[in-house]
Amino acid sequence: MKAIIIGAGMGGLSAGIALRRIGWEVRVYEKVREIRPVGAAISVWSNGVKCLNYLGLERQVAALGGMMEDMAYIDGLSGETMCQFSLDPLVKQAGQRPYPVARAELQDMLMVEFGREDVTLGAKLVGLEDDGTTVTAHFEDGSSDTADLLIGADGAHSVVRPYVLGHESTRRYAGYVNWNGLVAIDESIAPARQWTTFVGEGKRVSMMPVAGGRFYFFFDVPLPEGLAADRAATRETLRAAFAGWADPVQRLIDLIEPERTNRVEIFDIEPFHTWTRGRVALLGDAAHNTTPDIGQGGCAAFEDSVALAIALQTNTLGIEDALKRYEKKRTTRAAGLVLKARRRCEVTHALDPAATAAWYDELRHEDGSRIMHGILSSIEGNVLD
Ligand SMILES: Cc1cc2nc3c(=O)[nH]c(=O)nc-3n(C[C@H](O)[C@H](O)[C@H](O)COP(=O)(O)OP(=O)(O)OC[C@H]3O[C@@H](n4cnc5c(N)ncnc54)[C@H](O)[C@@H]3O)c2cc1C
Ligand SMILES: NC(=O)C1=CN([C@@H]2O[C@H](COP(=O)(O)OP(=O)(O)OC[C@H]3O[C@@H](n4cnc5c(N)ncnc54)[C@H](O)[C@@H]3O)[C@@H](O)[C@H]2O)C=CC1
Ligand SMILES: O=c1[nH]c(=O)c2[nH]c(=O)[nH]c2[nH]1
Repeated sequence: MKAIIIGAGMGGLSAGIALRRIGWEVRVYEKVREIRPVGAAISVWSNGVKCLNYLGLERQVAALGGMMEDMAYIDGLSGETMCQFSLDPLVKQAGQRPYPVARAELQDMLMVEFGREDVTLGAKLVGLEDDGTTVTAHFEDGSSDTADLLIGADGAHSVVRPYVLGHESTRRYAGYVNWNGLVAIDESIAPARQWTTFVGEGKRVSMMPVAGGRFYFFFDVPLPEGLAADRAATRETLRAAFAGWADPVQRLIDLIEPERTNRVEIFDIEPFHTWTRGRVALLGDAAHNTTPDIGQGGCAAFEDSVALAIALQTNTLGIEDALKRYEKKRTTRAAGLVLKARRRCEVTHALDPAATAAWYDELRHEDGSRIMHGILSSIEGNVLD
């Protein structure tokens, strides 16, 4: 059996690895000529790590992962600690440590495991047809390829999605801008083994450790969509947004490298439950585009890959049938994560200022159990529980 996968992001490559492991021939097509991940790092929560372990990457992901032992919220303006606690109970309950990892390193790990020689770069999908027995992908340069199955892992702006759904989807602006990057750990800003988040005014400054003595940092600021952005002025923009905030936040702004700091407007897509059509299936952000507010978008892509391989391996009534079973297994779970992230986004970013003030108050009375329960409620229900 042969599969064509469109997109060499974390969804497409993990799906490629998963299908290879069940004996499929796989070819990945990627539109860009050089892969440069958007964003500096991601947190791979326990459910995502379990999927990578299942794909044979246990040692590799552990080597890339930061040691995130504790978690703390700090009042961004006063610098006062609102809550601080060990994440050990979460690790014990989940059965696996979570790993914040640098994106370029995660991408490279997946590419090496899948095999660069089986990825065609500079191949943009422009059309496809399914004749009921095979599916053919057509690329912008006039080339084509035919297989038993095609997976659209082509991200938030998927071209496979309208084929599967029968209509275009609208991306919904979530109301905030996220700046992110990597800096060397500086313990005068935050402890090396802690996920530290400064909150106030509906804004957020957060740092998580990744391997190599670095923090993944992100700044969230509620802003209108479509503002002009000047990368060279990133530091000044952040200084203005966080004027009056505590010293560690100012020191972090001093440390960032504007040329290597990403600025991302955050969107999601209303969940939908049709992920397959005939021999074509969606996977990753093409199927469920979420805000990053619970750190689950990439983890859900890994879950999709494992679920898809299990469906294809264990069902013998044909590909269409196996894809429908994959769809049934995944859409409700993924929709729950998208909507949970949206709810957290609204509270974190002060869409309703009273709800955000109540959350800040809750954080001041938190012993960690409620937050860990909240994080675990996203981890649990995954394909490998
Ligand atoms: C600020 C931010 C922070 C995040 N933090 C986290 C986190 O902490 N934890 C987490 O789990 N997730 C996180 N996410 C989500 C995560 O980044 C995504 O869910 C993940 O990258 C999706 O992977 P994907 O492979 O589905 O899509 P993508 O990574 O977008 O890959 C799609 C690929 O398809 C290619 N492509 C597109 N169209 C075509 C075409 N026509 N032909 C050929 N190729 C094509 C693209 O070039 C791209 O390489 C975050 C997202 C953002 C924006
Ligand atoms: N959980 C659900 O499926 C639904 C919840 N609600 C309502 O939403 C409210 C909150 O729901 P809960 O699930 O109990 O709490 P929650 O999970 O949304 O939040 C509890 C605490 O955990 C923190 N938290 C949650 N996920 C996190 C993450 N990934 N990273 C960092 N911190 C995280 C939050 O900041 C908060 O302090 C409740 O009033 C509930 O009734 C409504 C519909 C469904
Ligand atoms: O940009 C992010 N925002 C979050 O709220 C979050 N949570 C998480 O685990 N990772 C990330 N990344």
